[in-house]
Amino acid sequence: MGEMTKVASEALAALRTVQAYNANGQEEKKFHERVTTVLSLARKEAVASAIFFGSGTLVSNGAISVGDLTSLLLYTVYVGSGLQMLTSFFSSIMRGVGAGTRIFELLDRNPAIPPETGIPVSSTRHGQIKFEGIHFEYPSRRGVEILKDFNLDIGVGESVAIVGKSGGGKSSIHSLLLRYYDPVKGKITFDGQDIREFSATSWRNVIGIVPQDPVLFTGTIASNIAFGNPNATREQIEHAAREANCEFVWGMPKGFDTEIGRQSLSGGQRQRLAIARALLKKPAILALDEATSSLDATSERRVNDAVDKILQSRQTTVLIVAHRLSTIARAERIAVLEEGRITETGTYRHLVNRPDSRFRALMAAQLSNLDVQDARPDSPRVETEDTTN
Ligand SMILES: Nc1ncnc2c1ncn2[C@@H]1O[C@H](COP(=O)(O)OP(=O)(O)OP(=O)(O)O)[C@@H](O)[C@H]1O
Repeated sequence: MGEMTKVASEALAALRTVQAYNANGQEEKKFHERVTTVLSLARKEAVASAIFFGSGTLVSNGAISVGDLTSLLLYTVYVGSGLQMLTSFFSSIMRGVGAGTRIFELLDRNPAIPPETGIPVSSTRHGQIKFEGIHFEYPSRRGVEILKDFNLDIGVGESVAIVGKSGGGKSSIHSLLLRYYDPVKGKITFDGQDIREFSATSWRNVIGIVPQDPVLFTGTIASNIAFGNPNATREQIEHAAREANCEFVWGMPKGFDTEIGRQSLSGGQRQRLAIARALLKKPAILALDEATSSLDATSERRVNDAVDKILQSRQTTVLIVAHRLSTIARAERIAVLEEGRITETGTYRHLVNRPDSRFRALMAAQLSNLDVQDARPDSPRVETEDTTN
């Protein structure tokens, strides 16, 4: 029961990751296996109790004797405890029915964005991404506009870092790109086509995500990297891990077969594992949400180097939600998000050297520790900067 609940709660808690990797089938299979185990155990228990309590009838024939009387008394106790079990069994059923009702309600809900409706898009297709006049508010918070006339173009293989105040709507841009939500007004196009025309499942296959706080599932490191990609070979998994600077895996006693839980790696290691997971998909687009919590300097450098490799290859279009100057400086272009729209774009050098830039105002805390003239993407002093928000 514990195992079964664990699988269910992990999959539900990490629903976005499961959706992004189109791994619903994989999780259903895991859950089904656990349910089958519980069912077969319960059946064994029922058969064992039936034999135990039912065998008494075989010896209860003949005249009444002291022995029979003892038996009768014993049976009375058995029947009594049997009835008692029945009542607890009944209350278990009622508890199950109550919990089941809520689960069935959840299962009966129709997704606002049907996963399979629309035309399939090839996961190898490349193209420009365009956010055009996007207005967005969350369905649960109508009337609060998060994005107001948001426009942004990202070229094939380009890397853009979105910077802005905490709560300004940066992660919401990723949510829209992944079609967890649709904009209220405006559209997002990929290669000239509105992404709403694509089936959400095939569209999400085009995108690799590295969320702010990556989710791990109980299982081996290899199975975590291969999440949503169950047919990946060990060689492909190791290649992705190498690309993502996951060298720590080789240092573990059981390497890729090491069993891990949800929180058993450090923040930086989790991020790199999530990068490996995303890279294994060989996505045309990478949506990277940088962790707000600070990593230790070494870990941060390893994460940044992994990101760098992806940016340098220019094979992947990268949209980074960035907080750290060290990451921001690596992107080809920076877009400043304020009041729900882009107020400024440019290269790091361009924005940092303009004394009145919005970027400078926004990053003042981090920039004050830096000699602006020395602010090169590869400057070691940039590497160890902290977060602003
Ligand atoms: N699922 C949701 N439902 C309702 N409101 C939400 C939801 N997710 C985020 N918000 C709200 O939308 C606003 C923008 O959030 P978002 O996470 O996009 O900001 P952010 O710029 O990425 O912040 P941070 O830098 O702290 O990660 C916030 O006010 C937040 O409270």
